[in-house]
Amino acid sequence: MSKIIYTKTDEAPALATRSLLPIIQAFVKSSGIDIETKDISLAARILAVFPDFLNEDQRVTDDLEMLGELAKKPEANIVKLPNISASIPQLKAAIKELQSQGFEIPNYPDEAKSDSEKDIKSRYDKIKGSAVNPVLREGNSDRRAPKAVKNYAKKHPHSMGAWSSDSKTHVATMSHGDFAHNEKSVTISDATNIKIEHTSANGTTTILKDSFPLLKGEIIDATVLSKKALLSFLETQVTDAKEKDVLFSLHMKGTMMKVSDPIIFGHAVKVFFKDLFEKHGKTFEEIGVNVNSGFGNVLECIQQLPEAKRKEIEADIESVYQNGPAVAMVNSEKGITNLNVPSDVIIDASMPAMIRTSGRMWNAKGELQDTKAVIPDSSYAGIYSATIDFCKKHGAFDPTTMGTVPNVGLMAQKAEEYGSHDKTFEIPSDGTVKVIDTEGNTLLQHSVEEGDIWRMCQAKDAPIQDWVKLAVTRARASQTPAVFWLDENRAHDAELIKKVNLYLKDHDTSGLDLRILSPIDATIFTCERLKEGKDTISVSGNVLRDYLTDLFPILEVGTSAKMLSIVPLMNGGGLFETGAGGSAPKHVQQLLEENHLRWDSLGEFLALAVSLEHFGEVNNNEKAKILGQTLDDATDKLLENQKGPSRKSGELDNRGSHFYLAMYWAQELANQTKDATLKEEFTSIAQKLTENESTIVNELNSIQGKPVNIGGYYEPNEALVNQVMRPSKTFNAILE
Ligand SMILES: NC(=O)C1=CN([C@@H]2O[C@H](COP(=O)(O)OP(=O)(O)OC[C@H]3O[C@@H](n4cnc5c(N)ncnc54)[C@H](OP(=O)(O)O)[C@@H]3O)[C@@H](O)[C@H]2O)C=CC1
Ligand SMILES: O=C(O)CCC(=O)C(=O)O
Ligand SMILES: [Mg+2]
Repeated sequence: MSKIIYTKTDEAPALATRSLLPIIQAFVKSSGIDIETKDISLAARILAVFPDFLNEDQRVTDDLEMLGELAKKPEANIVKLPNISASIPQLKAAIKELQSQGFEIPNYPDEAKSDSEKDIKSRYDKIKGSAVNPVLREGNSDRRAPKAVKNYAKKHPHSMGAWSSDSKTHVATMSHGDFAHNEKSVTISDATNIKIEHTSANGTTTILKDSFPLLKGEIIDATVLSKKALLSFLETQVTDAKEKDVLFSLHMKGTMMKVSDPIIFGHAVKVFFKDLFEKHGKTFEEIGVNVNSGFGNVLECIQQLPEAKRKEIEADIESVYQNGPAVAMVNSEKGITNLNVPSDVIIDASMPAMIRTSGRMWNAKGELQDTKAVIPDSSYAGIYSATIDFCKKHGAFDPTTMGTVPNVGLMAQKAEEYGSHDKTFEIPSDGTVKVIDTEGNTLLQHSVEEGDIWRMCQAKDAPIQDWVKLAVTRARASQTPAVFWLDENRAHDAELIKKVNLYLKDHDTSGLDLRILSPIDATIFTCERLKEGKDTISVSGNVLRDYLTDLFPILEVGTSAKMLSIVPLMNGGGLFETGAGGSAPKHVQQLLEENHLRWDSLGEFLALAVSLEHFGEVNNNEKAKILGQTLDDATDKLLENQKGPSRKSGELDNRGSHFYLAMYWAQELANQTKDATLKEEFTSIAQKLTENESTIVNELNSIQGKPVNIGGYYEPNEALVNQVMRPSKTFNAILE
């Protein structure tokens, strides 16, 4: 029987699920819709790969693997909430917590020496970083702000920092030696197998990756980031930040680019703290410092040193802060800087948040200050500099009048950079790296030096065809101009442009405004229209999909969590992601301290409505369609009446907004006339909810303001967390 899968994830979205899911289940129960949960939380993903370390009763199924298989089948209908893409510090914290709960899983071996350590490390490395989305995304991405959300933002605009032309904020990016400048690309004419080889200067050849298949029509590209060029770029930027008196901030995607970006992050930490590493490098090596996990790792490791030595190092750290440029802070109260953990500042969310705040970030004093945003690779940095230049020239965007920028993103089957992890290598010695096919032809080749980062990406033909089709479909359905963000001067994009031009011919494009512009030109074109209140679809590759679906939503509607985010799976199923926003760790902290959850579940409401409609279409279930439509109407009403969660304890929070959703949903079901049984069922429920509104809201708000215990962060105690998330007796009784 077909069903809807609702994912159990982590942090704020998972807390919200404990409150929302019982409501959903109660509402769909009578309509023959089965909703099943699958646990893809970081904790569950860890437990799933270590059955051999667990007691029989502690073992869990590998739900992610199961969902990955399901995503390839036509019956897939998955509501996917944001999950943690774990950096190493997060992974270690989760391991520690699980161990404390009696799960005897192994520690993460930083350096694996024995075979068994290597096995453990490789199991953990599959879990780290962005490990869920690439498995489930067997389709391209369709993200947009629903009309009701745009209208709400126009009526109730979020705060938007002013921009002035004398802002010192700017983007710093490499002008040579980076991935962008060294890229080479070819389209594969016939299916083949390839291997990746490194040959050192003295002639020794090492296989970096053994033979693997390529399909006909696949675009492959390879490139290398020069370590020397990177270090010299970073040094210049540290000096320049000091001279210009702006904050030094680094914006990477350490989670999705889980192999390359932590290495780059590590170099940035070492360059920023150059004097410290020159003086104490040897000690750091001895105590096992690994800066790819961030400067936080240094702070943690020095705790094991004798006090005198530790104090000496701490004084030297202080002197770097005194003599170097100011660094952007993640939490100035706690002294957590931008360089502490690679997962604290993630470029897709961090750059738009900065642009929304007048181009400023927090300094150590807790004040906002102009910033140098360091984005080493120049492939996509230009879209942020173009947006910043636009704001300097024209002032900040106005949410009450601005247009919207939906995105159609090439994403399926691990397309482009986000699928490159198994083909990314930190080069062991000077030499060459070659991509060689079965006939021995060298398809791509680079000269490399020790420490360079070399990587190869793939984009398969079928997903590209599907992406072009989706772009045309969206442009037609919304009668909106669509721009392919592709740069003819970039090797990979040049190959992609050929395919776009070819596959556009498969569709009726008459009357549509379709263009191909370089990312910088596309930014300018889109921003100009946006300012005038006009809409423009961005059709982009995978990385720009990620960047643009935070950039424009954050400017337009305050957060990407309010986006409708659909992944039409290539084999006919549907993956309905909830927004583009992540799991917001600070929301959990507020719940624990003040029993207030400010997570806005709007993304979940929107995703569930399309999931229900899809279910209705596929299974000929009229009730499901009605449930979907009425849920959308209820969401509109919720926005209209401003029943979203507030940020302040004591006021309506996530749980309260769920109550209102339930009340409006029941009212809409009671008012509709298409299905008499649903009407009858929900008339009495709507009445009970409406009558008890003030009692329930009071029960939900009066408990706030005190700390709560949920028995764990990554693996909270089910009973405790359910109690916390469902505190209204009256509401629970009606749902029963
Ligand atoms: N699809 C997925 O699974 C994704 C997962 N992630 C993961 O999430 C974690 C945190 O990522 P980060 O880059 O900090 O980005 P987040 O999107 O989690 O947070 C950015 C800010 O956006 C606001 N926000 C996001 N969602 C909501 C919501 N539903 N309701 C209210 N406010 C919201 C919050 O700001 P404020 O409270 O100030 O209003 C939040 O602090 C990482 O582990 C990351 O890898 C990130 C993106 C997508
Ligand atoms: O998978 C992740 O880590 C983040 C995904 C993301 O940011 C996105 O898809 O917008
Ligand atoms: Mg993103």
